[in-house]
Amino acid sequence: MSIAPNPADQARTVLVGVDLGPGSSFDPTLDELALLAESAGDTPVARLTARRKAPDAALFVGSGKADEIKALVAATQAHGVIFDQALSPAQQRNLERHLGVEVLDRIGLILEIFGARAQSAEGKLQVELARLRYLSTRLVRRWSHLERQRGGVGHRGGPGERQIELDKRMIGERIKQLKGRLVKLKRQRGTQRKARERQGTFRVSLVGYTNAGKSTLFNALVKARAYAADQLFATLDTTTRQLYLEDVQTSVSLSDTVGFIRDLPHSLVEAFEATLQEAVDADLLLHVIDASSPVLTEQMAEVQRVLAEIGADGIGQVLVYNKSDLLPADQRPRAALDVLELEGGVRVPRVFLSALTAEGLPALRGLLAMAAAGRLEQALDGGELTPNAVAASCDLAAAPPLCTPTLPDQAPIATLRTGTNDSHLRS
Ligand SMILES: Nc1nc2c(ncn2[C@@H]2O[C@H](COP(=O)(O)OP(=O)(O)OP(=O)(O)O)[C@@H](O)[C@H]2O)c(=O)[nH]1
Ligand SMILES: [Mg+2]
Repeated sequence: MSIAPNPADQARTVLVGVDLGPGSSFDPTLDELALLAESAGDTPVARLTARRKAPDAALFVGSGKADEIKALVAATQAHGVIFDQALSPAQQRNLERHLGVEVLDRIGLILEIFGARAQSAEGKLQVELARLRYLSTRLVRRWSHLERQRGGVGHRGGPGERQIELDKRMIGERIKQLKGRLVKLKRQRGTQRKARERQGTFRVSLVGYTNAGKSTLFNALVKARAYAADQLFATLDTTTRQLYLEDVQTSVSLSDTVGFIRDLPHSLVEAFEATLQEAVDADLLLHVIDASSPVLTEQMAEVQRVLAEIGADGIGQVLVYNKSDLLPADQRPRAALDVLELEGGVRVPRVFLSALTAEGLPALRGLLAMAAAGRLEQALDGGELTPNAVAASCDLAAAPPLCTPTLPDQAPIATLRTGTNDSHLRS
């Protein structure tokens, strides 16, 4: 699936990031913003970073910088400018006036991607709720941003768009309506989940930063064909399949779900409550990490933050270092499995694999079999999975910044055994 199937429709965009000093998140490379823009069907044509102590009330950047952006827009014949930081509605309007092209911020961009990707009825409702929440906190904005249909004349919006002013009360009413419908869907989902619970199925959820490879791993494990692509937020809806584990002759349910990203506003996370419920109700989380990412520590921290926000931080995790095939030979772990020992004696199993080449998958299946049989905790405590003393200052349960996992030099190969104890991993 592609949001902008016709390359001619693709908008040329200038990316702007502003370093607001310590405490604010700033990506000097703007790589993630570029990926987001590409995922929305845009073509980033230039990147520009600036530094300020505080955002300018009117233009976010200084007027000199704004002129610089304007010149860049003209030189690159860009159709729009995307800011990595959140803009106030006034800043956005002023910038649009000053630059003469459409201006979007990171959250607006994420909402566009969500809007284009949502497939299920529930997904669509959640996206609309997220958009309305975003709007209501930003006072009243143009209704066109909600109603916008892609594929019209020009890139975003165009003659087809309706210019209807909505006041906060109307947005509030629509939010109430959407919430009601979501509650109904949630109840249905809850009934399905309860049925699974009654069957005693062990529930495993894939969680992780967007683009970490969750869907690819899901497909590799259950031989499904969930949509996987080099795009951010390729997956928006939850898919659940049964995964049969020969070792223990039992099936576990495996769910693939939406990925996380830094600076996701609370309202957005909340809007996706129904989708994320699958993770909250899981017996075990497979935290999929892009081992090849230069910012994997920050990404892991972000995932832990969102998990805490949705109340899933008490669930046992397996850290799955995916895309191991992309690591240079000298950085590749020598074994597919080891144990990370955290402060306070908590042990977390780690699996190094490649969902693409299937390398390391048997180790993960072995771990899952162990977990489904209720023997994982015991194995961790009993030292059956040989711990590798790394990152002593790492506290998985704490708020970020947390783990600085170093890839082990000599990860011991653990012997995986399976048992029949049925105590669950959840503490
Ligand atoms: N080299 C390599 N690429 C991988 C691996 N696993 C996934 N990828 C690629 O990474 C990209 C993202 O994969 P997805 O499976 O869509 O990632 P995701 O975590 O489901 O992403 P979202 O649904 O967008 O959150 C795709 O281009 C995959 O082909 C791997 O083990 N090795
Ligand atoms: Mg996915």
